[in-house]
Amino acid sequence: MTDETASDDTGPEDDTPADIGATSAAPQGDQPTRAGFVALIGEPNAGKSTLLNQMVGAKVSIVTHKVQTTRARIRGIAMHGPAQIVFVDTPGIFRPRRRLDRSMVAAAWGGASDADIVLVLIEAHRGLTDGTQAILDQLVQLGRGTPVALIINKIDRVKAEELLALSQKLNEAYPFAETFMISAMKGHGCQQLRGWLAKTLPESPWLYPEDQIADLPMRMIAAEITREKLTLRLHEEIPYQLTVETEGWEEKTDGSARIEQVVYVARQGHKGIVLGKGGETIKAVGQASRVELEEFMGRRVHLFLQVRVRENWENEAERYDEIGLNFRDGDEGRS
Ligand SMILES: Nc1nc2c(ncn2[C@@H]2O[C@H](COP(=O)(O)OP(=O)(O)OP(=O)(O)O)[C@@H](O)[C@H]2O)c(=O)[nH]1
Repeated sequence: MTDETASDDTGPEDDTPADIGATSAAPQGDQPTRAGFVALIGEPNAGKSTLLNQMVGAKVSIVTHKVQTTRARIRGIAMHGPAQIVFVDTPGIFRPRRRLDRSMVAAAWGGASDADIVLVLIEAHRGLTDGTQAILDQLVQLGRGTPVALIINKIDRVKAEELLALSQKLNEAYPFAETFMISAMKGHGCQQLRGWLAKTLPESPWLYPEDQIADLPMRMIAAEITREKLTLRLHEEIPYQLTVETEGWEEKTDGSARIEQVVYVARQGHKGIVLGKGGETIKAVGQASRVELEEFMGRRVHLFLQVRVRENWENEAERYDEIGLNFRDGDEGRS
């Protein structure tokens, strides 16, 4: 598949939020409903997206073993008895260098400062790193009395006896309201966390219909799924230097969807790498993405990918809108 494959079709784009596959529980008895936002913050690779998907029970945020996979704030919605918990997955917090990095880190802090509860994720086997310490220092400045809980993730990677000392050390570094030891991947400890969140959120009417699981438009989720497949397949720096946009979305009369996406790369040389020999890389990416899209949407998908070189895409405001970031947040001196 080459860059000539996409047509100029500009069919109606699907802006409806993802609303399939949710499991929900109606309010019981005369308990008041509760609802609110729970921000997941932490260093890149801490497992924020994995936890979000585990809590929602569906894959709404992409996960890879590479750092800085999540770019924008992604909301996933979980019901627990009378509580509606809206998780906000944020980009990992690290020292930003590029405009895109600065916008990502600003989105993460924006997510934390708007939240009713903040969860700080750390990796059990890495302990209290400089990066986590910097996050805790900044949280102190955030103040506001928002409950902040510590989530020690990836407990499957360490011995149980190491956890107590780690928990103590972290609680000395910051006055956490609560500490949870979990494995987001395996689900250990997640039920207790869900229960605590449900009772700690403020009394409030639900913020979304009870069967909705994410509030990203389908066309953005579709672009993220393709970006995940590219990230998994490409090596080194290239995944950080590309972006994916859904340009065309057409509902076919047979119930299938025709989706056209553009992969923007920063260099001519990257285009060849993304296409692969005889187009085999982009073809494999397209196939993997289509299979996942079909599973997510529960219907047939025809996916067309095109690769475009846009040297300066990281400095184009329009590209930021498409991935849900604020371009101005990337201005020098703003993060
Ligand atoms: N062993 C183990 N691995 C985990 C666990 N949770 C997440 N991971 C892995 O850690 C890696 C990073 O997970 P993500 O959920 O993408 O991390 P993130 O914090 O969203 O990363 P960024 O998008 O870079 O901010 C992936 O390879 C996950 O499979 C866990 O509980 N145990």
